[in-house]
Amino acid sequence: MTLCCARFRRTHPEDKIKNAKIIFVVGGPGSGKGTQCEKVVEKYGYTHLSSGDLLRAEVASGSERGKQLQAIMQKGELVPLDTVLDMIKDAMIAKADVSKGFLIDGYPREVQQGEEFEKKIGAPSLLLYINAKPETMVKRLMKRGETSGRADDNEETIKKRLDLYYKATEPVIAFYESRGIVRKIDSELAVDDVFKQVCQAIDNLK
Ligand SMILES: Nc1ccn([C@@H]2O[C@H](COP(=O)(O)OP(=O)(O)OP(=O)(O)O)[C@@H](O)[C@H]2O)c(=O)n1
Ligand SMILES: Nc1nc2c(ncn2[C@@H]2O[C@H](COP(=O)(O)OP(=O)(O)O)[C@@H](O)[C@H]2O)c(=O)[nH]1
Ligand SMILES: [Mg+2]
Repeated sequence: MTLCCARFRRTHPEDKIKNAKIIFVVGGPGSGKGTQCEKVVEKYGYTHLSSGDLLRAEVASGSERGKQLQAIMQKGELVPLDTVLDMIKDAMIAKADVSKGFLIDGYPREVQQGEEFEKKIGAPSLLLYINAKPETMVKRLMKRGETSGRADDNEETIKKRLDLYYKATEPVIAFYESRGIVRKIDSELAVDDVFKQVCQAIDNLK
């Protein structure tokens, strides 16, 4: 009896993020997701979780898992769904007490990732679709590659990342469009003009 009651009373770490406000930030490589997320953090106090950054942190730790991830990322392929999702979930739980909401940057990369996220964590209230032309994205990434030190900011991997984006990630946008939560952001403009559109989308949430 006591055992049973104790079990009932136990709270799960997941409970902390059950009602969290979630914004998915989706767009091609180099479209400006990270740049816009930083500005949202500053203005709105949201927590920015870049799935790519979480993966790169694991690589930098030198762990066995990191080594496997590095090989996948260098080829511009997708890391297994469960790995990324667990990382995002843990990071959300760690910030749950202080966060006003979460910007999930670079995830979902494919429709199934979105479905799993919703099963394990919750539903997004907005999807920011950061849209730039492929030529623009390539140009920005080549420029970023001069200083980023990222193993995947090179011509060959950039091409693979773009291909995969159009094939696997764009269907994510169509999937959420049918729910009416997609706001398309023109990311061809100057950073501050892109941000104005982002602010409009977020302000309309409340
Ligand atoms: N949900 C995710 C996020 C990232 N990756 C892996 O990590 C790499 C880098 O991801 P990310 O940093 O999001 O790169 P980009 O999409 O290029 O965007 P950004 O320029 O914002 O870093 C991807 O190519 C992929 O191998 C992944 O598999 N699954
Ligand atoms: N001109 C212009 N450059 C941008 C804009 N947003 C990002 N960039 C540049 O494009 C590169 C990629 O941006 P980043 O935020 O890392 O994109 P992400 O790959 O989508 O996260 C960076 O070097 C930025 O300086 C923008 O709105 N306008
Ligand atoms: Mg980024």
